[in-house]
Amino acid sequence: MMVFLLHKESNDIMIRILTAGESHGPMLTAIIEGVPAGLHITTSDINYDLRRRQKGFGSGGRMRIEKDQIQITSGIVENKTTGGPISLLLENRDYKNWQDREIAPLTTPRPGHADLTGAVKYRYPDLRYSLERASARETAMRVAAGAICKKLLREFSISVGGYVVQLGGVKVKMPPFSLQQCLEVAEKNAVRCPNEEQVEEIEEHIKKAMKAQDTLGGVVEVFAINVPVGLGTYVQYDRRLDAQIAAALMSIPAIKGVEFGSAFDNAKKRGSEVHDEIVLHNDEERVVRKTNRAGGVEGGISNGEPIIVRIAMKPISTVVRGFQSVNLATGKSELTTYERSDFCALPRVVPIAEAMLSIVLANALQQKIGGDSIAEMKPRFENLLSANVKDLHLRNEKWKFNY
Ligand SMILES: Cc1cc2nc3c(=O)[nH]c(=O)nc-3n(C[C@H](O)[C@H](O)[C@H](O)COP(=O)(O)O)c2cc1C
Ligand SMILES: C=C(O[C@@H]1CC(C(=O)O)=C[C@@H](OP(=O)(O)O)[C@H]1O)C(=O)O
Repeated sequence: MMVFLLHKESNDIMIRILTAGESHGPMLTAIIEGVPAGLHITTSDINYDLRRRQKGFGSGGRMRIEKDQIQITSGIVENKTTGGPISLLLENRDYKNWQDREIAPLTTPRPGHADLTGAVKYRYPDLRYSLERASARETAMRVAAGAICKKLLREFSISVGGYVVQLGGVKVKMPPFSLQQCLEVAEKNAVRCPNEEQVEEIEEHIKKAMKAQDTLGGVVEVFAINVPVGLGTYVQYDRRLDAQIAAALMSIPAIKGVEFGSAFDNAKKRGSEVHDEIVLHNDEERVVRKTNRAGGVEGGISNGEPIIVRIAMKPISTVVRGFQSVNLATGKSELTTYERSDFCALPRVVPIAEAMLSIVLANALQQKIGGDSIAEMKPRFENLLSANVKDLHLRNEKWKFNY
Protein backbone atom coordinates (compact mmCIF):
# COMPACT_ATOMS: atom_id res chain seq x y z
CA MET A 1 0.00 0.00 0.00
CA MET A 2 2.85 2.39 0.78
CA VAL A 3 4.26 1.90 -2.70
CA PHE A 4 0.87 2.75 -4.15
CA LEU A 5 0.88 6.07 -2.33
CA LEU A 6 4.37 7.09 -3.33
CA HIS A 7 4.38 9.54 -6.19
CA LYS A 8 7.41 9.74 -8.38
CA GLU A 9 8.08 11.77 -11.49
CA SER A 10 7.71 9.54 -14.48
CA ASN A 11 8.70 10.68 -17.91
CA ASP A 12 7.32 7.73 -19.75
CA ILE A 13 3.71 8.49 -18.87
CA MET A 14 2.60 11.15 -21.27
CA ILE A 15 -0.54 12.63 -22.64
CA ARG A 16 0.11 13.10 -26.34
CA ILE A 17 -2.14 14.53 -28.97
CA LEU A 18 -1.97 14.20 -32.73
CA THR A 19 -4.40 15.84 -35.11
CA ALA A 20 -4.93 15.35 -38.84
CA GLY A 21 -7.10 16.92 -41.50
CA GLU A 22 -7.33 19.73 -44.02
CA SER A 23 -9.52 22.77 -43.55
CA HIS A 24 -11.78 21.91 -46.49
CA GLY A 25 -11.27 18.13 -46.49
CA PRO A 26 -13.95 15.66 -45.43
CA MET A 27 -13.06 15.55 -41.76
CA LEU A 28 -10.64 16.23 -38.94
CA THR A 29 -9.18 13.50 -36.74
CA ALA A 30 -7.47 13.44 -33.35
CA ILE A 31 -5.74 10.74 -31.35
CA ILE A 32 -5.22 11.32 -27.66
CA GLU A 33 -2.95 8.94 -25.84
CA GLY A 34 -2.15 8.64 -22.15
CA VAL A 35 -5.50 9.59 -20.62
CA PRO A 36 -5.98 7.34 -17.58
CA ALA A 37 -8.84 4.85 -17.41
CA GLY A 38 -12.09 5.59 -15.62
CA LEU A 39 -12.55 9.23 -16.62
CA HIS A 40 -16.18 10.05 -17.36
CA ILE A 41 -16.50 11.70 -20.80
CA THR A 42 -19.54 12.28 -22.96
CA THR A 43 -19.83 13.81 -26.40
CA SER A 44 -21.66 16.73 -24.72
CA ASP A 45 -18.55 17.50 -22.63
CA ILE A 46 -16.59 17.90 -25.87
CA ASN A 47 -19.35 19.57 -27.90
CA TYR A 48 -19.76 22.20 -25.19
CA ASP A 49 -16.25 23.54 -25.85
CA LEU A 50 -16.58 23.05 -29.61
CA ARG A 51 -19.63 25.31 -29.52
CA ARG A 52 -17.70 27.87 -27.49
CA ARG A 53 -14.93 27.83 -30.12
CA GLN A 54 -17.44 28.68 -32.82
CA LYS A 55 -18.97 31.59 -30.94
CA GLY A 56 -17.50 35.05 -31.34
CA PHE A 57 -18.40 38.39 -32.84
CA GLY A 58 -16.32 39.17 -35.96
CA SER A 59 -16.35 35.70 -37.52
CA GLY A 60 -16.62 35.23 -41.30
CA GLY A 61 -18.96 33.05 -43.40
CA ARG A 62 -17.36 29.71 -42.56
CA MET A 63 -18.68 29.67 -39.01
CA ARG A 64 -22.22 29.81 -40.38
CA ILE A 65 -21.55 26.60 -42.32
CA GLU A 66 -19.87 24.46 -39.65
CA LYS A 67 -21.82 22.96 -36.74
CA ASP A 68 -19.08 21.11 -34.92
CA GLN A 69 -20.20 17.84 -33.31
CA ILE A 70 -17.66 15.26 -32.20
CA GLN A 71 -17.77 11.57 -32.92
CA ILE A 72 -15.89 9.32 -30.48
CA THR A 73 -14.50 6.26 -32.27
CA SER A 74 -12.26 4.61 -29.67
CA GLY A 75 -10.89 4.73 -26.12
CA ILE A 76 -14.17 5.70 -24.45
CA VAL A 77 -16.65 2.92 -23.73
CA GLU A 78 -19.94 3.59 -21.93
CA ASN A 79 -18.78 7.16 -21.32
CA LYS A 80 -15.61 6.04 -19.49
CA THR A 81 -12.05 6.17 -20.78
CA THR A 82 -10.41 2.75 -21.10
CA GLY A 83 -6.80 3.95 -20.89
CA GLY A 84 -6.38 3.13 -24.59
CA PRO A 85 -5.86 5.77 -27.29
CA ILE A 86 -8.92 7.94 -27.77
CA SER A 87 -9.82 8.77 -31.36
CA LEU A 88 -12.15 11.53 -32.42
CA LEU A 89 -13.70 12.57 -35.72
CA LEU A 90 -15.22 15.87 -36.77
CA GLU A 91 -16.98 16.54 -40.05
CA ASN A 92 -16.14 19.57 -42.19
CA ARG A 93 -19.57 20.52 -43.49
CA ASP A 94 -17.92 22.90 -45.97
CA TYR A 95 -16.31 19.91 -47.74
CA LYS A 96 -19.36 19.28 -49.92
CA ASN A 97 -19.11 22.87 -51.21
CA TRP A 98 -15.57 22.18 -52.47
CA GLN A 99 -16.10 18.63 -53.69
CA ASP A 100 -15.97 18.11 -57.47
CA ARG A 101 -15.45 21.85 -57.99
CA GLU A 102 -12.78 23.05 -60.37
CA ILE A 103 -10.61 25.18 -58.15
CA ALA A 104 -8.19 27.69 -59.65
CA PRO A 105 -4.70 27.24 -58.20
CA LEU A 106 -3.52 29.81 -55.69
CA THR A 107 -0.27 31.21 -57.05
CA THR A 108 0.03 34.58 -55.31
CA PRO A 109 1.07 34.06 -51.68
CA ARG A 110 -0.76 36.04 -48.98
CA PRO A 111 1.51 37.76 -46.45
CA GLY A 112 0.97 36.56 -42.88
CA HIS A 113 -0.03 33.07 -44.05
CA ALA A 114 1.88 29.83 -44.61
CA ASP A 115 1.27 30.13 -48.38
CA LEU A 116 4.84 30.98 -49.34
CA THR A 117 6.83 29.31 -46.55
CA GLY A 118 4.90 26.03 -46.86
CA ALA A 119 5.05 25.91 -50.65
CA VAL A 120 8.82 26.56 -50.71
CA LYS A 121 9.43 24.03 -47.96
CA TYR A 122 7.27 21.23 -49.42
CA ARG A 123 7.59 22.21 -53.11
CA TYR A 124 3.87 22.35 -53.66
CA PRO A 125 2.40 22.95 -57.12
CA ASP A 126 -0.40 25.02 -55.54
CA LEU A 127 -0.20 27.32 -52.51
CA ARG A 128 -3.58 25.98 -51.35
CA TYR A 129 -1.93 22.89 -49.89
CA SER A 130 -0.21 25.15 -47.34
CA LEU A 131 -3.34 26.92 -46.22
CA GLU A 132 -5.34 23.71 -45.98
CA ARG A 133 -3.22 22.34 -43.16
CA ALA A 134 -1.95 25.62 -41.65
CA SER A 135 -5.55 26.82 -41.24
CA ALA A 136 -6.88 27.31 -37.73
CA ARG A 137 -9.69 24.89 -38.61
CA GLU A 138 -7.43 22.28 -37.02
CA THR A 139 -7.80 23.97 -33.62
CA ALA A 140 -11.26 22.35 -33.39
CA MET A 141 -9.49 19.07 -32.66
CA ARG A 142 -7.22 20.68 -30.09
CA VAL A 143 -10.33 21.98 -28.35
CA ALA A 144 -11.89 18.51 -28.46
CA ALA A 145 -8.73 16.94 -26.99
CA GLY A 146 -8.47 19.82 -24.53
CA ALA A 147 -12.03 19.19 -23.31
CA ILE A 148 -10.93 15.68 -22.25
CA CYS A 149 -7.84 17.07 -20.50
CA LYS A 150 -10.00 19.71 -18.79
CA LYS A 151 -12.27 16.99 -17.48
CA LEU A 152 -9.23 15.11 -16.18
CA LEU A 153 -7.96 18.24 -14.43
CA ARG A 154 -11.40 18.85 -12.93
CA GLU A 155 -11.19 15.45 -11.20
CA PHE A 156 -8.44 17.11 -9.19
CA SER A 157 -10.32 20.43 -8.76
CA ILE A 158 -8.04 22.21 -11.22
CA SER A 159 -9.99 24.53 -13.49
CA VAL A 160 -8.96 26.45 -16.54
CA GLY A 161 -10.58 29.51 -18.11
CA GLY A 162 -9.96 32.63 -20.15
CA TYR A 163 -11.31 35.87 -21.56
CA VAL A 164 -10.35 38.80 -23.76
CA VAL A 165 -8.30 41.56 -22.09
CA GLN A 166 -7.62 43.71 -25.15
CA LEU A 167 -9.25 43.82 -28.55
CA GLY A 168 -7.31 45.78 -31.12
CA GLY A 169 -6.49 49.03 -29.32
CA VAL A 170 -9.30 48.72 -26.75
CA LYS A 171 -7.98 47.61 -23.37
CA VAL A 172 -10.45 45.98 -21.00
CA LYS A 173 -10.63 47.72 -17.63
CA MET A 174 -10.43 44.65 -15.46
CA PRO A 175 -13.26 44.49 -12.90
CA PRO A 176 -12.39 43.62 -9.28
CA PHE A 177 -13.55 40.03 -9.79
CA SER A 178 -11.96 36.66 -9.22
CA LEU A 179 -10.57 34.87 -12.29
CA GLN A 180 -13.57 32.54 -12.26
CA GLN A 181 -16.03 35.46 -12.10
CA CYS A 182 -14.27 37.15 -15.03
CA LEU A 183 -14.74 33.94 -17.03
CA GLU A 184 -18.42 33.75 -16.10
CA VAL A 185 -19.10 37.35 -17.17
CA ALA A 186 -17.10 36.93 -20.38
CA GLU A 187 -18.99 33.78 -21.37
CA LYS A 188 -22.23 35.78 -21.46
CA ASN A 189 -21.19 38.09 -24.29
CA ALA A 190 -20.08 37.57 -27.89
CA VAL A 191 -16.67 39.19 -27.46
CA ARG A 192 -15.75 37.32 -24.25
CA CYS A 193 -15.18 40.56 -22.38
CA PRO A 194 -15.03 40.27 -18.57
CA ASN A 195 -16.23 43.86 -18.15
CA GLU A 196 -19.92 44.14 -19.12
CA GLU A 197 -19.62 47.89 -19.50
CA GLN A 198 -17.17 47.57 -22.38
CA VAL A 199 -18.94 44.94 -24.46
CA GLU A 200 -20.65 47.50 -26.67
CA GLU A 201 -17.46 49.51 -27.16
CA ILE A 202 -15.59 46.39 -28.25
CA GLU A 203 -18.36 45.27 -30.59
CA GLU A 204 -18.39 48.77 -32.13
CA HIS A 205 -14.62 48.57 -32.55
CA ILE A 206 -14.99 45.29 -34.49
CA LYS A 207 -17.91 46.66 -36.52
CA LYS A 208 -15.84 49.68 -37.54
CA ALA A 209 -12.96 47.46 -38.68
CA MET A 210 -15.40 45.27 -40.63
CA LYS A 211 -16.95 48.32 -42.27
CA ALA A 212 -13.47 49.43 -43.27
CA GLN A 213 -12.99 45.86 -44.60
CA ASP A 214 -10.10 45.42 -42.23
CA THR A 215 -9.18 42.99 -39.46
CA LEU A 216 -8.22 42.97 -35.77
CA GLY A 217 -6.28 40.93 -33.21
CA GLY A 218 -5.77 41.49 -29.49
CA VAL A 219 -4.85 39.86 -26.21
CA VAL A 220 -6.43 36.91 -24.38
CA GLU A 221 -5.73 35.94 -20.77
CA VAL A 222 -5.91 32.28 -19.73
CA PHE A 223 -5.66 30.96 -16.23
CA ALA A 224 -5.56 27.74 -14.23
CA ILE A 225 -6.58 27.65 -10.59
CA ASN A 226 -5.90 25.08 -7.85
CA VAL A 227 -2.77 23.88 -9.62
CA PRO A 228 -0.67 22.07 -6.99
CA VAL A 229 2.93 23.02 -6.31
CA GLY A 230 5.38 20.88 -8.23
CA LEU A 231 4.27 20.52 -11.87
CA GLY A 232 7.14 20.89 -14.33
CA THR A 233 10.81 21.13 -13.48
CA TYR A 234 13.93 23.18 -14.15
CA VAL A 235 16.18 20.14 -14.68
CA GLN A 236 15.97 20.36 -18.49
CA TYR A 237 14.88 23.31 -20.63
CA ASP A 238 12.08 21.42 -22.31
CA ARG A 239 10.59 20.23 -19.03
CA ARG A 240 10.06 23.73 -17.62
CA LEU A 241 6.33 24.22 -17.15
CA ASP A 242 6.37 27.84 -18.35
CA ALA A 243 8.33 26.82 -21.46
CA GLN A 244 5.83 24.07 -22.24
CA ILE A 245 2.85 26.36 -21.72
CA ALA A 246 4.43 29.11 -23.84
CA ALA A 247 5.18 26.67 -26.68
CA ALA A 248 1.66 25.24 -26.58
CA LEU A 249 0.03 28.67 -26.65
CA MET A 250 2.41 29.98 -29.29
CA SER A 251 1.44 27.05 -31.51
CA ILE A 252 -2.04 28.51 -31.95
CA PRO A 253 -2.16 30.11 -35.42
CA ALA A 254 -1.67 33.90 -35.29
CA ILE A 255 -0.47 33.95 -31.64
CA LYS A 256 2.77 35.93 -31.66
CA GLY A 257 3.45 36.79 -28.01
CA VAL A 258 3.19 35.11 -24.60
CA GLU A 259 3.40 36.76 -21.19
CA PHE A 260 3.41 35.11 -17.75
CA GLY A 261 1.80 37.17 -14.99
CA SER A 262 2.65 40.83 -15.50
CA ALA A 263 5.99 40.05 -17.20
CA PHE A 264 6.13 43.05 -19.55
CA ASP A 265 5.10 45.47 -16.83
CA ASN A 266 7.57 43.80 -14.44
CA ALA A 267 10.32 44.41 -16.98
CA LYS A 268 9.89 48.18 -16.49
CA LYS A 269 10.20 48.00 -12.71
CA ARG A 270 12.84 47.41 -10.07
CA GLY A 271 13.17 43.96 -8.55
CA SER A 272 11.98 45.16 -5.16
CA GLU A 273 8.64 46.10 -6.72
CA VAL A 274 8.13 42.85 -8.58
CA HIS A 275 8.83 39.63 -6.72
CA ASP A 276 6.03 37.85 -4.89
CA GLU A 277 6.76 37.83 -1.17
CA ILE A 278 6.28 34.61 0.76
CA VAL A 279 4.05 34.66 3.85
CA LEU A 280 2.64 32.09 6.22
CA HIS A 281 -0.97 31.22 5.49
CA ASN A 282 -3.45 31.65 8.38
CA ASP A 283 -3.34 27.95 9.21
CA GLU A 284 0.48 28.24 9.37
CA GLU A 285 0.71 24.85 7.70
CA ARG A 286 1.77 26.27 4.37
CA VAL A 287 3.21 29.35 2.76
CA VAL A 288 1.49 31.51 0.18
CA ARG A 289 2.27 34.66 -1.84
CA LYS A 290 1.13 38.20 -1.21
CA THR A 291 0.98 38.86 -4.96
CA ASN A 292 1.18 36.80 -8.15
CA ARG A 293 3.23 38.85 -10.59
CA ALA A 294 5.15 35.74 -11.66
CA GLY A 295 1.95 34.15 -12.98
CA GLY A 296 2.16 30.95 -10.95
CA VAL A 297 5.45 29.45 -12.13
CA GLU A 298 8.92 29.82 -10.60
CA GLY A 299 11.99 27.93 -11.77
CA GLY A 300 9.87 26.08 -14.33
CA ILE A 301 7.69 24.63 -11.53
CA SER A 302 4.13 25.56 -10.56
CA ASN A 303 4.21 27.43 -7.23
CA GLY A 304 0.59 26.88 -6.18
CA GLU A 305 -0.63 30.34 -7.20
CA PRO A 306 -2.98 30.64 -10.19
CA ILE A 307 -1.20 30.22 -13.51
CA ILE A 308 -1.96 33.36 -15.51
CA VAL A 309 -0.79 33.81 -19.08
CA ARG A 310 -1.57 36.46 -21.68
CA ILE A 311 -1.24 35.80 -25.39
CA ALA A 312 -1.10 38.33 -28.21
CA MET A 313 -2.90 37.59 -31.48
CA LYS A 314 -1.91 39.45 -34.62
CA PRO A 315 -4.72 40.95 -36.72
CA ILE A 316 -6.16 38.41 -39.19
CA SER A 317 -3.89 38.31 -42.27
CA THR A 318 -6.53 38.13 -44.99
CA VAL A 319 -7.79 41.65 -45.68
CA VAL A 320 -10.29 42.55 -48.39
CA ARG A 321 -8.16 45.18 -50.13
CA GLY A 322 -5.30 42.68 -50.57
CA PHE A 323 -1.55 43.02 -50.07
CA GLN A 324 1.20 43.51 -52.55
CA SER A 325 2.69 40.14 -53.52
CA VAL A 326 4.18 38.26 -56.45
CA ASN A 327 2.32 35.79 -58.65
CA LEU A 328 4.78 32.90 -58.61
CA ALA A 329 3.27 31.39 -61.79
CA THR A 330 3.80 34.53 -63.90
CA GLY A 331 6.61 36.22 -61.94
CA LYS A 332 4.60 39.46 -61.95
CA SER A 333 3.81 41.75 -59.07
CA GLU A 334 0.17 41.34 -58.06
CA LEU A 335 -2.32 42.08 -55.27
CA THR A 336 -3.43 39.07 -53.24
CA THR A 337 -7.02 37.98 -53.84
CA TYR A 338 -9.78 37.73 -51.23
CA GLU A 339 -12.13 34.77 -50.91
CA ARG A 340 -13.62 34.65 -47.39
CA SER A 341 -12.23 35.26 -43.93
CA ASP A 342 -12.80 36.08 -40.27
CA PHE A 343 -12.46 39.78 -39.46
CA CYS A 344 -11.63 39.15 -35.83
CA ALA A 345 -11.19 35.67 -34.33
CA LEU A 346 -9.93 36.77 -30.91
CA PRO A 347 -13.00 35.74 -28.84
CA ARG A 348 -12.76 32.28 -30.43
CA VAL A 349 -9.14 31.98 -29.31
CA VAL A 350 -10.23 31.79 -25.65
CA PRO A 351 -11.39 28.13 -25.70
CA ILE A 352 -8.43 27.21 -27.92
CA ALA A 353 -5.97 28.70 -25.41
CA GLU A 354 -7.80 26.99 -22.54
CA ALA A 355 -7.45 23.69 -24.42
CA MET A 356 -3.72 24.13 -24.97
CA LEU A 357 -3.16 25.06 -21.32
CA SER A 358 -5.24 22.06 -20.21
CA ILE A 359 -3.28 19.67 -22.41
CA VAL A 360 0.04 20.84 -20.94
CA LEU A 361 -1.21 20.77 -17.36
CA ALA A 362 -2.86 17.35 -17.70
CA ASN A 363 0.40 15.98 -19.06
CA ALA A 364 2.45 17.66 -16.31
CA LEU A 365 0.09 16.29 -13.65
CA GLN A 366 0.29 12.83 -15.15
CA GLN A 367 4.10 13.05 -15.16
CA LYS A 368 4.13 14.23 -11.55
CA ILE A 369 1.83 11.67 -9.96
CA GLY A 370 1.47 8.96 -12.61
CA GLY A 371 -1.27 6.36 -12.57
CA ASP A 372 -3.13 4.32 -15.16
CA SER A 373 -6.58 5.02 -13.76
CA ILE A 374 -8.38 7.84 -11.99
CA ALA A 375 -8.69 5.54 -8.97
CA GLU A 376 -4.93 5.16 -8.88
CA MET A 377 -4.27 8.85 -9.35
CA LYS A 378 -6.64 10.10 -6.63
CA PRO A 379 -4.70 8.95 -3.53
CA ARG A 380 -1.44 10.01 -5.13
CA PHE A 381 -2.88 13.47 -5.66
CA GLU A 382 -4.09 13.66 -2.04
CA ASN A 383 -0.59 12.72 -0.96
CA LEU A 384 0.85 15.49 -3.13
CA LEU A 385 -1.54 18.06 -1.63
CA SER A 386 -0.86 17.02 1.95
CA ALA A 387 2.86 17.65 1.50
CA ASN A 388 3.78 21.05 2.90
CA VAL A 389 6.85 23.02 3.79
CA LYS A 390 6.99 21.47 7.28
CA ASP A 391 7.65 18.11 5.66
CA LEU A 392 10.85 19.43 4.17
CA HIS A 393 12.85 19.00 7.40
CA LEU A 394 15.43 21.54 6.27
CA ARG A 395 18.66 21.21 8.17
CA ASN A 396 19.63 24.05 10.42
CA GLU A 397 23.37 23.51 10.65
CA LYS A 398 26.47 24.45 8.61
CA TRP A 399 27.60 22.15 5.80
CA LYS A 400 30.11 21.98 2.97
CA PHE A 401 29.26 21.76 -0.72
CA ASN A 402 31.67 18.93 -1.50
CA TYR A 403 31.59 16.57 -4.47
C1 LIG B 1 -9.65 30.79 -34.45
C2 LIG B 1 -8.80 31.33 -35.55
C3 LIG B 1 -9.40 31.70 -36.72
C4 LIG B 1 -8.63 32.23 -37.75
N1 LIG B 1 -9.26 32.63 -38.88
C5 LIG B 1 -8.53 33.20 -39.88
C6 LIG B 1 -9.17 33.69 -41.04
O1 LIG B 1 -10.38 33.58 -41.20
N2 LIG B 1 -8.40 34.29 -41.97
C7 LIG B 1 -7.04 34.43 -41.83
O2 LIG B 1 -6.39 35.02 -42.69
N3 LIG B 1 -6.40 33.95 -40.74
C8 LIG B 1 -7.12 33.35 -39.77
N4 LIG B 1 -6.47 32.86 -38.67
C9 LIG B 1 -5.02 32.97 -38.58
C10 LIG B 1 -4.26 32.07 -39.56
O3 LIG B 1 -4.62 30.72 -39.39
C11 LIG B 1 -2.75 32.21 -39.34
O4 LIG B 1 -2.39 33.56 -39.29
C12 LIG B 1 -1.97 31.53 -40.46
O5 LIG B 1 -2.23 30.14 -40.46
C13 LIG B 1 -0.46 31.75 -40.37
O6 LIG B 1 0.06 31.30 -39.16
P1 LIG B 1 0.83 32.26 -38.16
O7 LIG B 1 0.02 33.52 -38.08
O8 LIG B 1 0.85 31.55 -36.86
O9 LIG B 1 2.19 32.53 -38.71
C14 LIG B 1 -7.23 32.35 -37.61
C15 LIG B 1 -6.63 31.94 -36.43
C16 LIG B 1 -7.40 31.44 -35.39
C17 LIG B 1 -6.74 31.02 -34.13
C1 LIG C 1 -12.72 27.04 -40.25
C2 LIG C 1 -12.28 27.67 -39.19
O1 LIG C 1 -11.50 28.78 -39.21
C3 LIG C 1 -10.95 29.19 -40.42
C4 LIG C 1 -9.52 29.53 -40.17
C5 LIG C 1 -8.91 30.19 -41.33
C6 LIG C 1 -7.45 30.32 -41.32
O2 LIG C 1 -6.90 30.80 -42.33
O3 LIG C 1 -6.82 29.97 -40.32
C7 LIG C 1 -9.68 30.72 -42.35
C8 LIG C 1 -11.16 30.65 -42.37
O4 LIG C 1 -11.59 29.54 -43.13
P1 LIG C 1 -12.16 29.68 -44.61
O5 LIG C 1 -10.96 30.02 -45.44
O6 LIG C 1 -12.75 28.36 -44.95
O7 LIG C 1 -13.17 30.79 -44.57
C9 LIG C 1 -11.69 30.39 -40.98
O8 LIG C 1 -13.05 30.19 -40.99
C10 LIG C 1 -12.61 27.24 -37.83
O9 LIG C 1 -12.16 27.94 -36.92
O10 LIG C 1 -13.30 26.21 -37.67
